Amino acid sequence: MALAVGIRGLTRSLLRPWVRVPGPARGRTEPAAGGGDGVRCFGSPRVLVEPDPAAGFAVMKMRNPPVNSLSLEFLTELLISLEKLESDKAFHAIILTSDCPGIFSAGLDLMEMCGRDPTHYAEYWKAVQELWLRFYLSHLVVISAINGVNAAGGCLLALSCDYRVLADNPKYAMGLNETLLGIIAPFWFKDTLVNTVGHRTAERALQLGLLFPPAEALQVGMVDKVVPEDQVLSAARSELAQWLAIPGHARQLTKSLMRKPTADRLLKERDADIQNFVRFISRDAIQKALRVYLEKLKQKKT
Ligand SMILES: CC/C=C\CC/C=C/CC(=O)SCCNC(=O)CCNC(=O)[C@H](O)C(C)(C)COP(=O)(O)OP(=O)(O)OC[C@H]1O[C@@H](n2cnc3c(N)ncnc32)[C@H](O)[C@@H]1OP(=O)(O)O
Repeated sequence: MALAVGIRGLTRSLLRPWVRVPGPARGRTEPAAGGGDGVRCFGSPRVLVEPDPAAGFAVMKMRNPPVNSLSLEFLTELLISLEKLESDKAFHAIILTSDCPGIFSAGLDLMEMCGRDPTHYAEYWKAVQELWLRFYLSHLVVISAINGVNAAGGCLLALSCDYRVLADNPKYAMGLNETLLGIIAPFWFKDTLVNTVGHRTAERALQLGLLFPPAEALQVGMVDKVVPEDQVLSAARSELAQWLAIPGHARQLTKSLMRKPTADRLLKERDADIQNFVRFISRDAIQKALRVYLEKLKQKKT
């Protein structure tokens, strides 16, 4: 099985960085995230970046409709956007949000984990690992403005940020609900949750596959602030001011001090974790459970 799948190679083959943004933003100048004028949005088909270099941050909008499921292409585009912002000294922070109404992210794309071959599973899992590592350890301040329901891998992405603002809508539950699908959150999903909400809350949440509505998410510390839906972005921006006022090197080193041991656990066992995932997801019983879950999602419409 080819485990040495390079995300950078994948990146190069998938898309040219900074393709023109399709859809409403294409080719026109939009007001920048922080209100500055004349700054051009950039991005890729599934990720729209609204930069405000004068204010030192960019808003990264996920737009992989209908539910921002984290397909291989989408993961790759998120990584490219992050890399681009990280390598530009004008940017110190990102606000991560969704462009899909009512949905932050439905988590990992079930179609990537169903009915595919082991090489694909390995490639996909490596990209999932990469996304977590890069967001979790980013030297930028990353704040998520969670404006919709946020399950499993999507929740992991938000938990990897430095601060979370959630829109106050009872439908916008978030959590690591893997057990409801008959699958298991890997140790680094678990560690990220434990680091955020503590061991006891994580233990209960993971076993029961709990999705927390806003008031409960706030109460257990899964999010830092709950605000009216129309204020999610402005609240994230206001919060950012406090983070950007701290000397950058001191904040970055402190972030690394807090997070590196957790990331190192995966870095040390990365290939074994991929092999474990491939073995697990390839099992007939797991494939069947995923198909049943997908079928249920489709049936709820009829
Ligand atoms: C050893 C380690 C082993 C394994 C670890 C694997 C870890 C996995 C972590 C994950 O992230 S697994 C994914 C978990 N996600 C979910 O459980 C969320 C599932 N989705 C939903 O609950 C709902 O779709 C929603 C609440 C997010 C949105 O509801 P609604 O607005 O009513 O949309 P629909 O349900 O009608 O969905 C529209 C469309 O999208 C498809 N879809 C939904 N979620 C996914 C997904 N995660 N991956 C792929 N596709 C998804 C859904 O089937 C619909 O498709 P149609 O073809 O019927 O339009």
